[in-house]
Amino acid sequence: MAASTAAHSLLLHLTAPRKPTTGATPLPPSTLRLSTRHRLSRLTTNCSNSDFPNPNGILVAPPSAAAATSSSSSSSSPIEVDVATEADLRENGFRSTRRTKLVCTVGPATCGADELEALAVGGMNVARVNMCHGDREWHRGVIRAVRRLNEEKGFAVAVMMDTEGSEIHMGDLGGAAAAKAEDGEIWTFSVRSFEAPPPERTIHVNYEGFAEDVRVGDDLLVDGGMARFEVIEKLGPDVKCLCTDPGLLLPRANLTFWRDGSIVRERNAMLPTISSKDWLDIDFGISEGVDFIAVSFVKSAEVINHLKSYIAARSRGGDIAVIAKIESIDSLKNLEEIIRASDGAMVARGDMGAQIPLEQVPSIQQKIVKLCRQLNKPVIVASQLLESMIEYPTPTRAEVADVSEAVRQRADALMLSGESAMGRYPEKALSVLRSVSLRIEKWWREEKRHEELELQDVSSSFSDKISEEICISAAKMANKLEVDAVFVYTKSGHMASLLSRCRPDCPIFAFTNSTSVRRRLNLQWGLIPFRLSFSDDMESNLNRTFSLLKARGMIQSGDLVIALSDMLQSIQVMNVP
Ligand SMILES: Nc1ncnc2c1ncn2[C@@H]1O[C@H](COP(=O)(O)OP(=O)(O)OP(=O)(O)O)[C@@H](O)[C@H]1O
Ligand SMILES: CC(=O)C(=O)O
Repeated sequence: MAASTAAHSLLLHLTAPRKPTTGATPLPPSTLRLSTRHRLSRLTTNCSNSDFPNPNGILVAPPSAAAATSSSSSSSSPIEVDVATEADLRENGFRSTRRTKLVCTVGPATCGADELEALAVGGMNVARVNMCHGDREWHRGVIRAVRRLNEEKGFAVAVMMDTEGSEIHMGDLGGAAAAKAEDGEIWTFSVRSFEAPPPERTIHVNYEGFAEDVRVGDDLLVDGGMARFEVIEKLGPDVKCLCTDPGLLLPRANLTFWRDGSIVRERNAMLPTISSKDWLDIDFGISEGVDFIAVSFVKSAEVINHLKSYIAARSRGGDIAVIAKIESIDSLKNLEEIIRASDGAMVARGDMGAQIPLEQVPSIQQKIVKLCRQLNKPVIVASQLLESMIEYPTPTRAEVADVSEAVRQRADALMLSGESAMGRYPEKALSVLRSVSLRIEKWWREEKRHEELELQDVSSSFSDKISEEICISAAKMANKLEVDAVFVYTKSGHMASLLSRCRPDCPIFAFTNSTSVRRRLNLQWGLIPFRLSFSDDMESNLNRTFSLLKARGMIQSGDLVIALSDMLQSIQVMNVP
């Protein structure tokens, strides 16, 4: 076997390091409660007062300078870290930075440059655009605005494009933001297209077979039960329905119909997962260079494999990650093969809750989060985390408990949907996710709740297996020695991802020389991704990164760190000189 070759040698340097002198910084409630606007001004003030020495004769840009730089100057900077992350490191001390990543859906409430910047400052790691809503020009504007923010202001926000998928949904409501259905009203659901706004109480349905498939007596659920109707009459393309549970109808809301207590999936179950419109959107996403494509209503691994080959053939290098949205009965049946085939998964609780009984959603969420971690795939918990904040400035206690549970399960990321897309308090909702994540993560560490999760082997090649074992050992060592951070030097991002999977107590500083790998790592638990041109000489990488981070006040002499590299497959424990 190849175990004896130089490429597979495992270096272990234990150099009698000193015990760490810095502990976790407590988080005063006032810090946790800072509004994003407040943080924005604090950040600017902090940055402009910072003094950044020049350790190597190279300009080390402070965040304020990064904020003012142009795209060309930022790409020539010797080290790039997200300015919001850097502010977080300074504010909380690096042991207490946030580990759970935050995804925000961008919609009419947040598509402006100022609003996007406020979200980035507030901790948005990934901006999601949902191709179900808006047109491509609108999405192009958002994607480019995020890129500009990264280039000009020093953020590393990744972009996720979410496909519409082929499931049944309502039309656009003729431009209205919402419509209210009251108890006892008769509404018409029609497969006819309407040029002008449809007649009053008439809703267009996107699925041609709808009028044929439903039967009188069926229940029609909007958005998994936000409103409910009973089918009372069929008139050609029109289906007359009686509202039995009043509620708000939002544009393009999902529709399911139920008969004798079960969801009806007749011909619509045969629709392709990726529709012809989705393929055009995917081409658009590739040409705009999005970082992730989330695929709606995945039924099998086949579609993921097909999409990955398609992307690889068209995106030169294929560095767009494919996220499988787990939201249908079929995706649950084929869960493991779908997750194995994907680069990550989303627990899409909105549509999932319309397809299976609601009481099953929490246990399924836990199962998916655990499986993703076993298989080393980042997982996002999505939908209705802070639904009440679409309208109100504070969350319900139950919502805070739900967010806490997802953080406690150690999901990689939490996602805002309507809260950030069209809610009244997007920044406040993001700050709630941020403060709850920080608090629960800290509680976890204080309680020393090292979980006993036995990680199964995930690697197929011997070389990957070595990386996997190094990461498992490094994480165990990090917890036992209570080190301040793990440094990982990774070209492809794979070793950083394997380390994130182990969920060590300390933060993980991940250095990569690729801008797109760095953005992708921004979705993964605990990783603080940096872009840095580095060499195969570990000693020189270590010295450079120590100097650069010390110069930025992110680490200090005496900090105890473990350093890993996927170039040499090495592991070292040392004090920062
Ligand atoms: N680009 C957009 N333009 C207009 N409204 C949007 C946009 N993106 C999101 N929204 C609004 O925010 C709500 C929540 O967003 P979200 O992306 O979760 O949509 P959704 O309709 O629930 O679809 P999905 O099931 O794919 O999540 C939407 O129902 C819509 O009202
Ligand atoms: C996010 C999404 O698509 C859902 O929860 O259904």
